[in-house]
Amino acid sequence: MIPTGRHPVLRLRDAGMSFGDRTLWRGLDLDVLPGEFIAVLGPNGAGKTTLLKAILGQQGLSEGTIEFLDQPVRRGHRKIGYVPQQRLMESGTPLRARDMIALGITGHRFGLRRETRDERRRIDALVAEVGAAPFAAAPVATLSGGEQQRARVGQALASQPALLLCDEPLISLDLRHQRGVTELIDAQRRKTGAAVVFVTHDVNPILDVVDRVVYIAGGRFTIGMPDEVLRADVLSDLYGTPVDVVRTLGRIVIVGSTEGTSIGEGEHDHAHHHDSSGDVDPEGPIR
Ligand SMILES: Nc1ncnc2c1ncn2[C@@H]1O[C@H](COP(=O)(O)OP(=O)(O)OP(=O)(O)O)[C@@H](O)[C@H]1O
Repeated sequence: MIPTGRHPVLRLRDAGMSFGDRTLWRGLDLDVLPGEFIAVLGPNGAGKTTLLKAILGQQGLSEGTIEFLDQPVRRGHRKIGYVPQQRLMESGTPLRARDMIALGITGHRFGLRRETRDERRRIDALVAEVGAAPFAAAPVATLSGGEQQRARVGQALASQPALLLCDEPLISLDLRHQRGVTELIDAQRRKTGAAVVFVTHDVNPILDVVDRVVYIAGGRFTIGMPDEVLRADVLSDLYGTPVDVVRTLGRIVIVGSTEGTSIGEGEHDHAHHHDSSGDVDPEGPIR
């Protein structure tokens, strides 16, 4: 459910992003409310990550404005948490799961001095919160992808963010860990009121928790509730080519056709287009 009558955490007005003569998106108006869960969907290269970078103040807009807590966005805002893509840590990395979470609280001071008692208490609470207690003392390189992602979520939550930006945090996780990490993020936004902007190429793992979808494709976008956006007519219009939205076994699969030929599984050329369920990738057919 979309919360109403509350002041937006994030406000985009007429926001546009172009590189040379290529427009990723423009005319983007979006108010993200406290506690709201927004999914950003779209094919490879649509501009999803670039949207997060713009919100993080790392990439200037070509036009328009972005405000976070009523101020123009800037780099390094403590009240924006960021959960990156799952990537396995190199073996030999001495960092323990608890250290990784602690970095969110002690920041650059890590390793230079002992934690204060208050910091230790807050870190322990976070470790428990994200379910990392059983592996808190283990080097992160020895943990599973799902365990590492829990630690990354813990780090991102350390500053009690008003906005949590997630960039494909479920990639390469199996279904159980996808669910675990999704439930963790969902529980946090309900408890703390943090808004979530979640970039993903596959909406299925988060379908139950999403309030609204921003679907970007071919320099255009559409925004609405999942049932309003994830429809054949809406996406065909957005892509400018016939697209079908197939609901099967509780999943949504988006299939397009190129030059009249249906493209299905096995056509994917992008590493993160292989989801662990083995289903046809929602975005794979559409380039
Ligand atoms: N600073 C930049 N200068 C020029 N082009 C850029 C810059 N940043 C991003 N792009 C281009 O913008 C496009 C969108 O990139 P982005 O990473 O936002 O896509 P995405 O939707 O996240 O894709 P994927 O699903 O593949 O991760 C890409 O073609 C990329 O090369």
